[in-house]
Amino acid sequence: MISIKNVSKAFDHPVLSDLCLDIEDGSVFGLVGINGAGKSTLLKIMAGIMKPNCGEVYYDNKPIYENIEIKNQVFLLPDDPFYSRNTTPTNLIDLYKAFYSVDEIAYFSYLNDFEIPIKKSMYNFSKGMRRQVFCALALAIKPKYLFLDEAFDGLDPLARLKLKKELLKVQEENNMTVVISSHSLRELEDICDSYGLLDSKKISSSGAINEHLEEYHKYMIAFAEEPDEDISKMKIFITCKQDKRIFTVVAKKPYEEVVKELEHLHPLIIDEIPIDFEELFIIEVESRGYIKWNHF
Ligand SMILES: Nc1ncnc2c1ncn2[C@@H]1O[C@H](COP(=O)(O)OP(=O)(O)OP(=O)(O)O)[C@@H](O)[C@H]1O
Repeated sequence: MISIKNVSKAFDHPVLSDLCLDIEDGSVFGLVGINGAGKSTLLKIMAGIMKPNCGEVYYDNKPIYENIEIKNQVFLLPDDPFYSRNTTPTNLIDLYKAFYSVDEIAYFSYLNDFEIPIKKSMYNFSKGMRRQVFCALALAIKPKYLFLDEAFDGLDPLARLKLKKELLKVQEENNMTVVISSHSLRELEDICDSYGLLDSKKISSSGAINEHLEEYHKYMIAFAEEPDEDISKMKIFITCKQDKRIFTVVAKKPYEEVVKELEHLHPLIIDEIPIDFEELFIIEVESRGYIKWNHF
């Protein structure tokens, strides 16, 4: 298990403060948070390449910082991985082979699937092509702990689909622990079993994605005529969007309670409709006062 204990980090301002989090072995964990929340900083501290000002990250009770044995089992793919004018996909793995055992057959097979020219300088590749190469490398390394910082962002839908499928396959075969930060929450919902929301320098909410989704319910309510009462002011609803006689609301209450609450207004229809992780993220972030928009 990865245990982050009371980690704080400040640059010219505090970014992480007394942050605690446990990540179970073999889980696929989605790290979410608004821009500048500190996700990349936390991933670097977790990977043992950045020292926190206070606190420590433990892998099965052993601290990672300056612990070569554990660091060899961890691979962090940053959002801007290093490459030079001379880097080609072929000599890139020579560099990584010095630190990790790389499955070369898998690596070149991924590159072949993506039709990547393996002997050309990556300097002239598109951003997406470079991303494909680095994702292929991460999968071919098959580390025990894999951290992906916005790894799939910037890839075309086909490449994303292929890499997500491969990631889940490699993860399952090797019981890897994967931590992914991404702004594509629909993607995280597809592949992650658990999540942590980084907010106000701490993990403010975490747990199983399915359980979190089950807590919230989204309803579409239609009236014959626009009701006199202001539905958006009803305490039961966390969010409310109105389009003439139709309201889309989110509540933490089950269907029966919502029906009872609205009974006196005689709605024509109350339908429960699916809610996704991205909507929940917006609700949580909005409830903390960062953004305000009519998102449903
Ligand atoms: N090396 C550094 N020196 C100074 N400030 C830094 C450094 N690295 C990060 N920061 C600051 O720390 C804060 C968190 O940055 P970080 O990149 O960790 O956030 P993030 O959640 O990954 O953001 P994004 O989603 O936009 O990529 C930002 O205010 C950033 O400017």
